[in-house]
Amino acid sequence: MGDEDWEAEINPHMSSYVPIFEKDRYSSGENGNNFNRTPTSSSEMDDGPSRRDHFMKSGFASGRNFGNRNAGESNKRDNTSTMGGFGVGKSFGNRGFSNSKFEDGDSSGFWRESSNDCEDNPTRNRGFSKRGDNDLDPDECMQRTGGLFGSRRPALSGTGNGDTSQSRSGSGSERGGYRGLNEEVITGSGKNSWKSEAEGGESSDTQGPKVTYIPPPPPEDEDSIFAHYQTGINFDKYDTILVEVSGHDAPPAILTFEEANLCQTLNNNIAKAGYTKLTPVQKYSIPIILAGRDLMACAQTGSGKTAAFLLPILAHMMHDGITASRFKELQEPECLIVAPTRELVNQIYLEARKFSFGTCVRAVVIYGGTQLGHSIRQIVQGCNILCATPGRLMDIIGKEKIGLKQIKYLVLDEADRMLDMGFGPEMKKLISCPGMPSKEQRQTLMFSATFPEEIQRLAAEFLKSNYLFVAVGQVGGACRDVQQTVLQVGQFSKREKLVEILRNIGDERTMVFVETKKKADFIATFLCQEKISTTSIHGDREQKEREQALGDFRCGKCPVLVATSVAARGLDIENVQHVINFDLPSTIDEYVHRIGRTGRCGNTGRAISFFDLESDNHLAQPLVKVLTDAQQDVPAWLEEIAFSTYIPGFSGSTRGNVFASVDTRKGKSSLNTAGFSSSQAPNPVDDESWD
Ligand SMILES: Nc1ncnc2c1ncn2[C@@H]1O[C@H](COP(=O)(O)OP(=O)(O)OP(=O)(O)O)[C@@H](O)[C@H]1O
Repeated sequence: MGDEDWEAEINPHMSSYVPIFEKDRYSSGENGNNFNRTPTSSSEMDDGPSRRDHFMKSGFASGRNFGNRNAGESNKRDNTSTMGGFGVGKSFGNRGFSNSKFEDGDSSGFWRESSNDCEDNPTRNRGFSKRGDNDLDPDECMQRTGGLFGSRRPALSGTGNGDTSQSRSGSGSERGGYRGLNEEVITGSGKNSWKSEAEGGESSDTQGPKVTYIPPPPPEDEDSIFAHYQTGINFDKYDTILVEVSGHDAPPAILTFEEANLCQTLNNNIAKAGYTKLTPVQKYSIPIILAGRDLMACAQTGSGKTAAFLLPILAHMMHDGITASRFKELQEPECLIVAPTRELVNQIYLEARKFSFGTCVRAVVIYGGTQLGHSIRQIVQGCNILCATPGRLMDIIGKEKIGLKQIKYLVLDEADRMLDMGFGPEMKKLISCPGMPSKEQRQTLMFSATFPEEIQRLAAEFLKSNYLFVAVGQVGGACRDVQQTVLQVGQFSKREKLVEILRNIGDERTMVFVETKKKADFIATFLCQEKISTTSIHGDREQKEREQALGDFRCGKCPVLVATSVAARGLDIENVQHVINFDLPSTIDEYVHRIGRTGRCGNTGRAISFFDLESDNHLAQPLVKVLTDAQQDVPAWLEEIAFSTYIPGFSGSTRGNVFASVDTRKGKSSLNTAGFSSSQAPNPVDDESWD
C-alpha cells in the first residue's frame, strides 16, 4: 500500500489528532476542508469512529514474543508517559509531544503541510527506493526540483514549553529542517559546478531564513569523552564469524591491540574507551589500513567499524608526526570522513575526539542545519580530521575554508549510501575537486554493513585497483544478535498492534521506524495521545529538535523514538532493546541497517516488523534470505509469499535488495538475496524520475 492509501486510511482519524496549532494556522472553514482533505468517502467517514471504538474496546492482547511480561508491567508506560515526553504547551517538539488531544474537525492543515513532504526528496531517495516520500537528510537534500522553501512542511515542533510559533512560522532562524541555498550542493554545469551555488552564503536574504543554530559543544571532561557502554554477552561470539579477505597480498590479521603496535597515547585511549579485545572487522581492517592499502569493508551492524578505520588512521598520523593544528583561514586536513546524516557524522566526530585525546590531532565536525559561520569557526581553529556531511562539506570547500591538497585518508562511512544515486554525484564531485589527491595518492576506505554489487562496482572509481575487500560474515547480512520477528499486520491494524507491543515492552528503549516524515509526526503524536512517552526524528525537524529528540531518547526521558530512515544507519545508542518496523522499508539493505540499531556490540536486541500483504510482498524473498542467514525463524506464510512471488530471472520488486555474497571482482557468479544472479537484476533507476 502506498502513501496515498495510508493517507486515506488515517484521514478519518485526523479529526481527533490534528494539533491545535495546525488548526489555528490552516483552518478557514468550519469543515476544515479548505485543502480538500476532509474525508469524502462514506467508508472513510465511517471508519474513524468505529475503528477507534474498536481500538479502545479491544484492550491489549498479550504481546507475541514478549511473553515474560505480566499485565502489570504491560501498563508501565501509562504511568510514566508524562515524564518528559509531554510539554505543557500545545505542541510536541524538542522534549516530546503535547498531551493535548488534537481538535476535532480539521485535518486540513496537517495534511496540506504533509503532502509536500516529498518535494525535496526525488534526487536523494536512496537511489533505489520505490516509495516517494522517504526521508533523507535534508542537510544533504539537493533542491533541484525548484521550490526552495515552499516545499518544506514546518515541523511539528517546539521547545516543549508551548513555544511552537517560531518553528512553524517559516521565518524562524533555526530551520535546520531545510536548507538555504548556502547549504546546498547543486550540480549545475560549467566551471565551479562542484561549488555551492550560494556564493552569497547565509547572508543572502533571497535564500530563505538564516540557519543560526549552534549546537552545544560536547562535554569536555575526560569521563564524558570516554563514556561507553558495556559489550554484551555475545561479544565473544564475534570470533566465530567467518571472515573473507579478497584482493592480492593482504596483510595478515592481528589478534590483539598490542599487535597493532600503536603508540602509547592511542593505547591509553583504547583502554579508557573500554576496548580490550578486537572485533573481527578491526582484526582485519587495522593491519590493512596500517599497510597503506585501500579497503572496502563490510561487517555487521554494531561491530566496531568506526574504530576499525579511526585507529589506524590516527596511528598513521601520529607516526607521520602530524603538525599541531593552528589557526589558519584555509585549513588543509589530512583526513576526511564523510557520512550521510548529521547525527552520524557527529557520532563519528565524538569517536575521533575520543581516540585522539591527548594528541595534537584535532578533529572537527561540520554538518547542515547549523550556522555556517559556526562550522567555519570550528575549522579555522585547526583541522586534521574533518567529519562532514556532503552538503556542508561542499559548501565549505566552495568558500575556500578547506583545502584538499593534504588529504591522505578519505573515508566513506555507510559507503553504499554515499555512492548510491542520492549522494554518488556529490562524492564524484568531491574527488574531482581542485586539489583533491588522485586515488593513487590518497588512501580510500569504505565501510558499511551492506554493499550491493552495483555499488561495489561504482566504488572502483574511488579506489585503487588493488584494494582489499573484507567481508565479515555474509555481506549485507543482519546481525545475529537481533531476534527478528515478522508479523503480518495490515495498515488498518498497525497502530493498534504498535500500542499493544509498546505496552508490553514497558520502558525499554524502542525505535519505531516509519516510511515517511509526515507519518513519523503522526505516529509520534498518536503514541503521545496514548500516553506513551515518545519523541521523533526526521528530516523535516529542525536540527535543534533532532538533537533534542535524540538526547531525550538516549537518556531515557522518551523511551520511544519514532524515526524515518534518517536514523536507520550508524547511530549507536546504548540500550536500544527493540526496533519496530511499523512500515517495512523499501529495500532489504535498509531493513538490515534499521534493525541494527539494536543488538550492538554483542548485546542482544529484538526487531519486530509489520508485514503488510498489500505493500510488502516484494520484500518477502530477501527477507526470508536475511532471516535464514541470521538463523531466525521464518514464518510459513512469509515463505509462501516468497515462493509465490518468485520470478526466475527477474527481481522487479527487489530493487535495491541485491547484495553480494562476495567481492564483486570475483565475477558474477555470486547470488543475490533472492537467489538469482544479480546481473539479472533490473536497472535500479527504472521507475525513478531523477532529474
Ligand atoms: N573492540 C571493541 N571493544 C569494545 N567495544 C567496542 C569495540 N569496538 C567497537 N566498540 C563499541 O561498539 C559500538 C558499535 O561500534 P560502531 O558504532 O563502530 O559499529 P558499526 O559497525 O559502525 O555499526 P553500524 O553498521 O551500525 O554503523 C560502539 O559503542 C563502540 O564504541
